[in-house]
Amino acid sequence: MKIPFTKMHGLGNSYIFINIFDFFIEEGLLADLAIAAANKDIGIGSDGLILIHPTDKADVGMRIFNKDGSEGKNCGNGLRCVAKYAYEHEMVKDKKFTIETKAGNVIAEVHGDRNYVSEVTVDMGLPLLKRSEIPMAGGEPMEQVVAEPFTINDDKLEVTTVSMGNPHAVFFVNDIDAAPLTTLGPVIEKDPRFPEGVNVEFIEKVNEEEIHFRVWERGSGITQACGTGACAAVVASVLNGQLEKGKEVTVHLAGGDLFITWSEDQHVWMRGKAETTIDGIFFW
Ligand SMILES: N[C@@H](CCC[C@H](N)C(=O)O)C(=O)O
Repeated sequence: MKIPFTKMHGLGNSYIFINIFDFFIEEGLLADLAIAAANKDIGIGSDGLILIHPTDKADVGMRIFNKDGSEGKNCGNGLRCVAKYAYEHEMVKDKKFTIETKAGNVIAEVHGDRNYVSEVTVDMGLPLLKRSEIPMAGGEPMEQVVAEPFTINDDKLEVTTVSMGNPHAVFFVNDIDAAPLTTLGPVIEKDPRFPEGVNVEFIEKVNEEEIHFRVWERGSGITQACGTGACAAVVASVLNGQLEKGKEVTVHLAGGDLFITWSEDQHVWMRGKAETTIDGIFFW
């Protein structure tokens, strides 16, 4: 198969984008295609695959597949890239438009012009905070999980959980460079307390307006950035009394900065860059 693709990234969190408005791929091939395209040795190399698809529920639709072929329901960096792609390719009329995800619709606004969109703001909607909505086993299904004792191997941690349409387990650390990303990330991702797996974030508060952030993504491992994870980290920080609601927070990720606000009306706003790196044909 010869598959036209565009490689894009949000702060180094890279995906292979396939515009299926005018290209057909069988549903049963998608997981294998994601694995193959993400492979840096015999494919293109990325953190996963994103389909930009037609929908009657929004202006454009997005589906995201992780590096291991599993499908996620949401992707913050992917949304900014899809918004940039859709506007630059004149798939939408206005600078503000809707994108459908498996977790619901969001509203994106591009900054720039048809030749070059430099930044995108996305209203990521409401965070889901009940244990059953994460989902996380144990405890009271209707209650929030905030600084709950969480023992893993011999480590005694405290977890705060947030769903941005996809599940996040957030842990505060004193030194981001010493965060146990490679050791505990993969173990927590597959811990049975998270029946659908979980994205694992370690964060260090810098001051009232900044946090450091590192992520182990469900289905993809370490990535340079995670948009939904940055949103979850700010929400978790507010829930723990570390940051104030309604204030924009700069989240320092390995690949650059995102600007996140959990506003008083409960919506989470994300602003940040999106870049295109390659247009090509994938021989598969
Ligand atoms: N990189 C993404 C999240 C991608 C999906 C995630 N790994 C999951 O399985 O939920 C982002 O920028 O939000």
